[in-house]
Amino acid sequence: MRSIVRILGTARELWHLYLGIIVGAVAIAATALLMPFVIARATDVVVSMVGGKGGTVTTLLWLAGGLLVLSLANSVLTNLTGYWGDLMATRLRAILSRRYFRKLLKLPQRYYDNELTGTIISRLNRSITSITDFLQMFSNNFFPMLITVFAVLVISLVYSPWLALLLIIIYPTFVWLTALTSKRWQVWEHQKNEHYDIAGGRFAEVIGQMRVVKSFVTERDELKKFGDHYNDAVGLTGEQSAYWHKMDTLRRAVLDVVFFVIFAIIFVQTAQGAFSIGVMVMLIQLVNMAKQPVTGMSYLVDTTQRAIAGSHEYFKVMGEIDEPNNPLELDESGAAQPTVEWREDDPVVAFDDVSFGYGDTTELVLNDINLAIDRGERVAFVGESGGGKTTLVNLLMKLYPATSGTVEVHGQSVRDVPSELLRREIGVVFQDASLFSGTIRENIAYGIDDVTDEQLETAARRANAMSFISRLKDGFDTEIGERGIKLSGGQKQRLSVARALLKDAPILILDEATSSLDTKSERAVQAGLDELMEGRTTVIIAHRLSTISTVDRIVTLREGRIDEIGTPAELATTDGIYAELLALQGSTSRADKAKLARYDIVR
Ligand SMILES: Nc1ncnc2c1ncn2[C@@H]1O[C@H](COP(=O)(O)OP(=O)(O)OP(=O)(O)O)[C@@H](O)[C@H]1O
Repeated sequence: MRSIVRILGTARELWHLYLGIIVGAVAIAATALLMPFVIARATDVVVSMVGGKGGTVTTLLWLAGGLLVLSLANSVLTNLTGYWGDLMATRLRAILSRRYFRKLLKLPQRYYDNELTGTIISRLNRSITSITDFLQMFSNNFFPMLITVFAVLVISLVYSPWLALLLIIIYPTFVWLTALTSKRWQVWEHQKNEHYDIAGGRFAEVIGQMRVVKSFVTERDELKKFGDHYNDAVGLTGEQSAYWHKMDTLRRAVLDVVFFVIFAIIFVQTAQGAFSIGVMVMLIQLVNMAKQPVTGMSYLVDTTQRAIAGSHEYFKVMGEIDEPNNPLELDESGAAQPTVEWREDDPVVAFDDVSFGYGDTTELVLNDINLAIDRGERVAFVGESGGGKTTLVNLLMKLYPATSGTVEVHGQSVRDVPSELLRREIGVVFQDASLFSGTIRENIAYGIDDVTDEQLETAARRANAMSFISRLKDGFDTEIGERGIKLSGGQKQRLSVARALLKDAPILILDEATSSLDTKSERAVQAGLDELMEGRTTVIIAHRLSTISTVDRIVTLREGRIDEIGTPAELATTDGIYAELLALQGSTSRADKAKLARYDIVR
């Protein structure tokens, strides 16, 4: 429950809504509680008139009119408070969702290695929906009811201490009994959520890679696995619900016995002359009003438990450690925009005794890497698949911190440079193009404000993309679908080259697209890349011998260590990896082709 209070506390800007809801709930309770008093009075007048002891029809009509006014006021207040409740829930949803997204944007890359996209999304939806559902329900229904219960207790204390005592005992006992049941309930709920998360994670992956699913004809398998998780959740719900309802039946039976005693007291005391008929009618109504929340308690507890579980999940993500110096964190802290003094005379990129492993306990992927890259140099990393080429680039972009040693850019350790400034210096063309849904314009101008049509066209032309963009009916405003699915591999690559051109960063990282491109597309992309590399320091994760042969230096990696560094001409004669690859390039033997494939090299 503390976590829900914590959530309310974190959304302090909604205080006027909280206040409105509290005042509204008190007013709703007051109008509802006044009604039994009016009915009691009317009953006494009717009894008196029937017994010939006075009273008038006018009085009764006035009392009926009073009931009408109270009822109308109650309706208006209920709806007004309900409106505030809805507003509060949606605004809270907006606040929490934005914060969650903001947090995800601040988390280090490492966090995403262990999470599935779909799982993150399903957790976001579940945790925030459960919290806002609870608060909406709480403010719209139970908050007014809880106030009513409290008032009923006070009123019944005035009329009969025994009654009040019984009512006072009921609530904590009922809540305690419910809480006892809830522990086991939570365990089941947690297990169910795990199934939903796994299914949700897989769901998003499958939808995102539908072509793979179709080509391997795994629709049945995927559907079965997905269905199995939901079936398991149904099975768990069966046990969970059966247990819950069994216990609820027992709780309610206890409750019924207590209410039997309460009603018996009211009836007998009235018969003994302690109360008038009117007061008896009033007490019966008040007790019924007090009974309502108890019978609705299982729904309240159910929603509350979900909200508690949801808020735990929420705060678990919120408690993760941020990427240091993330741009959003810097904005939040109100710190001055960071600056850095690049040392122009130092190598553009330097790895100084760098070793790295992805986990604290896992094997090192890179060992003792020493390498300096000068301004304007083109350096190709070559090595076996899984040899650590991408990892080197990850360290350069500070997506992961080096386990030991220093990675430097323009003479500054990346550890000390705010990631925003570092990454502004680096343009990346990813192997898989990595575009977003939206238009071609939005994709080329991604991350850059106020791009003119002229700049856009220049970038597209230099990336060799203008030829196909100009043929499209909507040109730059063509929608390219999720991750650019409506474009060919070569077209996507050229857009990603144009995007990097527009970013105009001095350091370029090129993860070459390989066999996904046909010769014609490859040539078109290569022309764009050549344009992009012009005048920039370029690190290439090389997959083509043609590229490797034109760079200034080749760095070969073997088992996480640098094997050789040299110009293509030097390494062609050293019997190292590059020489081996050169020797293999003309071969048609299957074994040689397999060797090339091991290095992810196409000719
Ligand atoms: N996020 C990660 N978490 C854990 N291990 C990882 C992660 N990324 C890569 N690895 C491991 O690190 C090693 C090096 O991977 P890396 O991606 O750097 O290789 P690569 O040389 O770029 O390979 P390829 O040419 O096939 O892309 C591999 O053994 C891989 O399994």
